[in-house]
Amino acid sequence: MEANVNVRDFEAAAKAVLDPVHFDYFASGAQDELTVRANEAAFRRLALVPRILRGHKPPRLGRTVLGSQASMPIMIAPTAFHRLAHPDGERASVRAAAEAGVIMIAAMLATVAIEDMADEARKVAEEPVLWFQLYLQPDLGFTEAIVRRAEAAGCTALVVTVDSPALGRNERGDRNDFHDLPPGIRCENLRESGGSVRGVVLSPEISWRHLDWLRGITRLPIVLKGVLHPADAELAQRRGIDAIIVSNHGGRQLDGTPPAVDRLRVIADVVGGELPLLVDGGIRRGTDVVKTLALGATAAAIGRPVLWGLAAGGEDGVARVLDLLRIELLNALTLCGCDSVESVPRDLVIQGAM
Ligand SMILES: Cc1cc2nc3c(=O)[nH]c(=O)nc-3n(C[C@H](O)[C@H](O)[C@H](O)COP(=O)(O)O)c2cc1C
Ligand SMILES: CC(C)CC(=O)C(=O)O
Repeated sequence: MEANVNVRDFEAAAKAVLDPVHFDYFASGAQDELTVRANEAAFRRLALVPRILRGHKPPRLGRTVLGSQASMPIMIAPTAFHRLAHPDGERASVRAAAEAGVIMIAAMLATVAIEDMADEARKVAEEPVLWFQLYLQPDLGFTEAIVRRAEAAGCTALVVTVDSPALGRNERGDRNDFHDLPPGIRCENLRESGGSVRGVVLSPEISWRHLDWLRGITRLPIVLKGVLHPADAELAQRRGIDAIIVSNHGGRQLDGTPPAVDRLRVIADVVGGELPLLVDGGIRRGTDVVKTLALGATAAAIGRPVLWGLAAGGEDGVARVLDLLRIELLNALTLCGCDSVESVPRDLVIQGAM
């Protein structure tokens, strides 16, 4: 594990150990994967302009996100099927997150039940922070039951994925004929309905009305994941949504959507300061995180890097990925002349290709 000195090394290590079909599932995006590549490329078009001689102590990385205390402004984005990466699956990732004081968003399509994830997290931390990601199902009875499970397990926010009125067209998956989970692995949050991923409905009929309904049945903060248009961010704010995640689902839904970090800037101009903004997509470096903070994010989330760490080394692999990003973030903030994650100025970032 120590031989991997950055997130990219973990990608290579994951590729070396994973079944190529499963590696493809994690790595791939929709159609031509334009957006997958654009997410990362966008960070290369943002340059950091550090300040000098600021005479401060080492930067403080802690951040409060929706009332939850996090050790750093890096969160774990919800990703499905961790047991495809490692036999311990989400048990390993949630332990690494809890140990590191990192907020983890558990996927509805997890291969370990949310109750078991919460138990696992509490073995290593007193107050682990676990949020729950939801695909709103047209069957509201089913949706309510799963919300109750998340609440009972101690999740402190609901993350509703809103960029999925249909499943994106994944051609690597089609070529590999990867459409269901192997025997012995199932979606443990869906076990009442058989645990098959085919039971999940991604419906274009889901609308703001469903969000109003959700608001009415739970007191948990509601986060919308997958917002790219500033008008939707404004609607979310008016509807009493508690935070949004600016995201194009890691390029896995609509190919041709713009890089998430570019939309962060646009959305921050409209609702920044009023609605907490999170972002995910293409974050691979501590410097990437600093760029998102400068552009108005409260925190940034990582998807694939966690899966790479998990594949390469289970809990230790995820722990190392989080640790590397923490070290990089600390180093980047110090070099930028910032004394905390709260004090990253907007003018730290300029447009500039490299
Ligand atoms: C393998 C994989 C599975 C994912 N599963 C989900 C999911 O079940 N629900 C969801 O809202 N987002 C899901 N996502 C999207 C992530 O939450 C996140 O938006 C994306 O991975 C961020 O980009 P990054 O991988 O470049 O960090 C998934 C992403 C990947 C790579
Ligand atoms: C099975 C999918 C709906 C899970 C997902 O969101 C993804 O793979 O991006």
